[in-house]
Amino acid sequence: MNQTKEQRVLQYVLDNAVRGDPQSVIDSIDTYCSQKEWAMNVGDQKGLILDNVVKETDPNVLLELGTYCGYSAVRISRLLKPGARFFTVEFNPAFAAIAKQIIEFAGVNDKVQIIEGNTQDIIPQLKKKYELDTLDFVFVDHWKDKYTDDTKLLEKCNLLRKGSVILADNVIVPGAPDFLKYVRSCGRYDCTNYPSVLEYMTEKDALEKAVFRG
Ligand SMILES: O=C(NC/C=C/[C@H]1O[C@@H](n2cnc3c(NCCO)ncnc32)[C@H](O)[C@@H]1O)c1cc(-c2ccc(F)cc2)cc(O)c1O
Ligand SMILES: [Mg+2]
Repeated sequence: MNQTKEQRVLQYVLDNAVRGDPQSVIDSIDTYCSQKEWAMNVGDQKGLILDNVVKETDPNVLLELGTYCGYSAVRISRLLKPGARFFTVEFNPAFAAIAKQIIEFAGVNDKVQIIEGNTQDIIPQLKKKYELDTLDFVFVDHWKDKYTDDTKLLEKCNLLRKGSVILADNVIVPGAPDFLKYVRSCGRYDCTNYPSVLEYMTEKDALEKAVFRG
């Protein structure tokens, strides 16, 4: 049975990274995806911006929309303090299975919980089923045309409080124009754009930070 690209990424991590060392897992994925096969991980340049925003936010409760292989889940959870709770949502079972193995290999599985399902079903369950109040940090990196719907759903479910940080990948490539328009013009967010480059390439991309005003 032919392997998928995501299975090859996992295999490369298992063969080249150091078990329990999140940085070596991140470096292995970046090496594989820059030298062998491109994949849609946030990558090492935008990853440094992600690191800095997580550090400045110092979050206790986090959510990620779109786990994929778990690269950003490992990247984020390696920075979290003991007791922090990080939920990442993925509806493709094959990707969720890969991410689970990468997260476990990195040794961060005690910090992050993969929730298999559609963000539109999971977000309304977070308060009751996952016993959380509000979110300190949300990383948005799933289908680009769903960023706005899910941001509005987070608001509707009272999961945002004054100061909650939403950080969105790919606001230039592939682009999330309606999301940018919404957060920049609805009056409920303070927005900051972080120019960078598309993962493993040279074309321009950017992250957008939208801080909820409450
Ligand atoms: O398309 C990109 N990302 C999508 C990620 C999707 C992941 O998230 C999962 N997912 C999606 N919607 C939902 C959902 N709910 C939403 C539906 O209700 N609920 C749960 N999980 C969901 C998928 O199963 C995947 O695991 C991208 C492209 C380029 C790119 C740039 C340049 C190019 F030339 C080509 C590609 C660069 C990037 O950094 C990118 O992130
Ligand atoms: Mg992305």
